[in-house]
Amino acid sequence: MTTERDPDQNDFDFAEPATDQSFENALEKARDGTRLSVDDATELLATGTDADGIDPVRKEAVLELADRRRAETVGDEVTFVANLNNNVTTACNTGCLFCNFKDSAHAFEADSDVDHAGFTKPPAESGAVVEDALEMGIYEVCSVSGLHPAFALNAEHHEVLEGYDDPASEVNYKPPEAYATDPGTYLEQMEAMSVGGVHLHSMTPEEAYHAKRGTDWEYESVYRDLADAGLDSAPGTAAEILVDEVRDVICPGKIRTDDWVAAMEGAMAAGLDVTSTMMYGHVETVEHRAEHLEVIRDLQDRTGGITEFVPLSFIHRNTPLYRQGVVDSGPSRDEDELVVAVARLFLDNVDHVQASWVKSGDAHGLKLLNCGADDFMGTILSEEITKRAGGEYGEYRSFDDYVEMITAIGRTPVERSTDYRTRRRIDPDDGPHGPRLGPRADGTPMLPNRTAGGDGDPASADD
Ligand SMILES: C[S@@+](CC[C@H](N)C(=O)[O-])C[C@H]1O[C@@H](n2cnc3c(N)ncnc32)[C@H](O)[C@@H]1O
Ligand SMILES: Nc1c(NC[C@H](O)[C@H](O)[C@H](O)CO)[nH]c(=O)[nH]c1=O
Ligand SMILES: N[C@@H](Cc1ccc(O)cc1)C(=O)O
Ligand code: SF4
Repeated sequence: MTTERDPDQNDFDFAEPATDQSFENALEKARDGTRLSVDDATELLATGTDADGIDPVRKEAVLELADRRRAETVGDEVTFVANLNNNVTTACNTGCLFCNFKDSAHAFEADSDVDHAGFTKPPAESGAVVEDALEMGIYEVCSVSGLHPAFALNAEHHEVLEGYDDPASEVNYKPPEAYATDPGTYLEQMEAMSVGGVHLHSMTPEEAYHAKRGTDWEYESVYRDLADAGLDSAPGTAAEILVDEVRDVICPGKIRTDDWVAAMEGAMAAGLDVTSTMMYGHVETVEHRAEHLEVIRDLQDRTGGITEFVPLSFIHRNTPLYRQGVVDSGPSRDEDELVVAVARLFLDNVDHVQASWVKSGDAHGLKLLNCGADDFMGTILSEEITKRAGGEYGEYRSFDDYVEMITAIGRTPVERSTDYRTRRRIDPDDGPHGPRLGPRADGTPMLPNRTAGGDGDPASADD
């Protein structure tokens, strides 16, 4: 990873971060537990906008306060979930410049001879993937996908979309017959994946938009239909940076900030929990990060339905943003640490902040647990988004890996449900360890002979 990037600088027409606040005052407010303003968060994220680069002494002061706040709010437990990622399709024409997960949907057409490394799983195949994982003891499936042009919510939605004069250009729609593999409808995918008592975590705001495109349906009613088909909670990705001038650069084809908020409110109005994310470390300034955090905090003030905040460190290597020379790197480790810490201090209404071994690796992921984070993601079994972007930390962590890592930093390993309401403290001495909260989980280790894919020995430091 790199440390040369200066978050105080930018090459775009964005205003240079500057505030009426001082770093010291912002730190004092964080120490008192006074609610922080966007200016305060900007100062803390930049370790002062008065000087270039990150000041190591000031950074340590912010991390220490955040770690203390974490201990006071959620204690010493480090949670994780026994889950599986099932991406349904990589076909997507949205064209986000930070993403190398997607493949152009044209390549998936029945008469195309374009080679591609992507996939589409019909509902039966998605269901089979979940069934297999249930046998291993998992209890959550996290499913996020490309916006396949043949996807529609249900048969009625197909009819509406077919009714347009030029569906491909007007509503990003082509009928399933045009493709080599039919992805089915969103409702069919939900029904297929919601089996055996698993918790289905799916349908990001961008996917919900796709599931209602070309109609005047409300997000709430779409999420209600999805929930009736088996959806339990929604991932708050597609957030990226919730400031439109940044979205105009990195994802001009995506919904705007207002629409993202409307989708999340719709999901919560339909009775679903949601998570929240921020993908940072590309073109945005520290001020944009602070503004993003305010969007999340305001939303949580109104709803209370956000279970966790998931900082997503931008993985740059294979992405258009890097290949086209728009950015030189992703965020530095210092920036990762400050984002976690300031999220903990600023989001006084969101209980849980996640550290990601997928994005940061084991060693730095553990460090982030000492900067304000209290959740360490999940077993996930397979991972495509970060891997395709050039991530190098593998796709799976076992319960034994988790127990070893979390006890190594003196914290308590806890298996949790997706909504954090059910928790099981794990006795480190009572190994080997496996999930017990799943409908078919009896404590048997999930994949006893497998080490973390691509990361070598999971117990060894990776940097
Ligand atoms: C790949 S999309 C899939 C779901 C859906 N297409 C959407 O955009 O919501 C899920 C999320 O992955 C994250 N992501 C994509 N590429 C990434 C990268 N190179 N580094 C870090 N996160 C990335 C983004 O936050 C994005 O919203
Ligand atoms: N699945 C990925 C996650 N996070 C999943 C978490 O386990 C999440 O907390 C859960 O799904 C809901 O509680 N994070 C990543 O960076 N990459 C993933 O693939
Ligand atoms: N972890 C996010 C979802 C997510 C999925 C895939 C990713 O690459 C990143 C994040 C959530 O639980 O809401
Ligand atoms: S982030 Fe999502 S919407 Fe954007 S290109 Fe990737 S898969 Fe498509």
